[in-house]
Amino acid sequence: MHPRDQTIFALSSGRPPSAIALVRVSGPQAGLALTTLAGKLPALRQASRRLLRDGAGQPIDDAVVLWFPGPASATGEDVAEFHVHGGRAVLSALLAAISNIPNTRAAEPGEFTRRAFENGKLDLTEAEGLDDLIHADTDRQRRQALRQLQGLLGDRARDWRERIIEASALIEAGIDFSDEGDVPAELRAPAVKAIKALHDEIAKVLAAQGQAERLRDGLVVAIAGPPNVGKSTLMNQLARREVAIVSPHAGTTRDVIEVQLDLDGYPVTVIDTAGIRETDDPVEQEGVRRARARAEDADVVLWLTGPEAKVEERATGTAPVWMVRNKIDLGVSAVGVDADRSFAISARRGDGLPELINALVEFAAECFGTSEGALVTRTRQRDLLHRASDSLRRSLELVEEGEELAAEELRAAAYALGRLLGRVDVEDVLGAIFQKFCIGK
Ligand SMILES: Nc1nc2c(ncn2[C@@H]2O[C@H](COP(=O)(O)OP(=O)(O)OP(=O)(O)O)[C@@H](O)[C@H]2O)c(=O)[nH]1
Ligand SMILES: [K+]
Ligand SMILES: [Mg+2]
Repeated sequence: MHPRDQTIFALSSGRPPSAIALVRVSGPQAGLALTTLAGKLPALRQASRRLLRDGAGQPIDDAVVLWFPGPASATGEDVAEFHVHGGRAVLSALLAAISNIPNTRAAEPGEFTRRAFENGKLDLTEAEGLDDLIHADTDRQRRQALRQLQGLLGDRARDWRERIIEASALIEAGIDFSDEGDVPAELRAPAVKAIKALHDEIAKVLAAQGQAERLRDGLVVAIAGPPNVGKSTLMNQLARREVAIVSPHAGTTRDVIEVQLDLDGYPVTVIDTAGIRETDDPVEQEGVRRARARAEDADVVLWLTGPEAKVEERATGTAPVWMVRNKIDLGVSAVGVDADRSFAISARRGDGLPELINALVEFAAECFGTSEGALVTRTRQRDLLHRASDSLRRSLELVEEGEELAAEELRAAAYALGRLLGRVDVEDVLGAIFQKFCIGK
């Protein structure tokens, strides 16, 4: 039997133990799973309370079960849901009882969603939105993922694809006429107009994209500087917990330490690094190498110094560098913002931290922009839209030279959008996308 025809099951809720756990079963044997364990099928799409029993008639748990026959189900197949108490022993007894039913097996990661996709329940952009929604950590990420899941990009792409096919029909009609030596401009003109409009619409969506992709990935803030200036102390303050070891000994931090923060809805990764200095200790040298590498990749570097520092050595790389003088509690320096993107703080006492955090929130807002309107959230989506838009532009250039060439480019544009939606030639992307999903999704 093909794996696709097997019935799959998985724990779809979080890790046990939990108050309630949800086990889903999808495929032709889902109904049999219900009748075997719960006695008989419950009413359609209605929660019913049942005592579940294994094959030997031994009780498993007092459960709530649901029955969604396909195609009106999440996957498009027959689906059974078992809501049980989320204990490890309950779950292993339940999963064992389901796996004893012939032609059932544990689901692969993302396999429920993949079946939903294959049954036309969602397109690939929506599946990507679903994955993002499950992994969203902040409110802004959640809202963006939800828009993707609701098919905002998918709907646009479907509309574009249909209009490209219409325009290409006009052009192809021109090809047939041209055999008779008479290329009707009245066919070509509306096609050219339609292609121009399509090209402009896609360009507009692409222009708003970069920020949404970043919102998905988050902003990286690197804390760097010489040893012992208080980098780890600042890290702990921003994280509001003791993530990094602080000590008066220079060279305390060796590895790069990361924390994920939610700064006013923006996802931010703060990294604490080894103090940068010349050293003979090979372990510390490696720490310094990693510190420099991470600072170069960051979106912004907080270059920490002692209270009396001169602005001399600092991180290299393309990221903006903010100068942060620390330990002002030791000196007479004023608190707060010195000059533009230059701060004076006491990481130990907390002076000047609100100003620094506000500046980071503003910076994040600038980086992410108003990504509320952005539809493109992944490189895959952006690349395919670029391909479609390039082909449209080339078809406009070629239409005067010959309809065949223009029609070929239109086909390429429609093909790129088909890939975006997951309608054509997608085995390679499908594997890559769905295997990143959680099991049970
Ligand atoms: N007075 C004062 N001391 C501070 C402040 N911030 C950090 N310190 C102290 O400075 C010392 C070094 O702090 P760390 O946070 O370990 O410094 P670091 O830059 O991470 O050091 P390395 O990881 O070794 O490079 C510790 O004794 C801290 O308590 C501050 O704002 N004021
Ligand atoms: K230290
Ligand atoms: Mg440190």
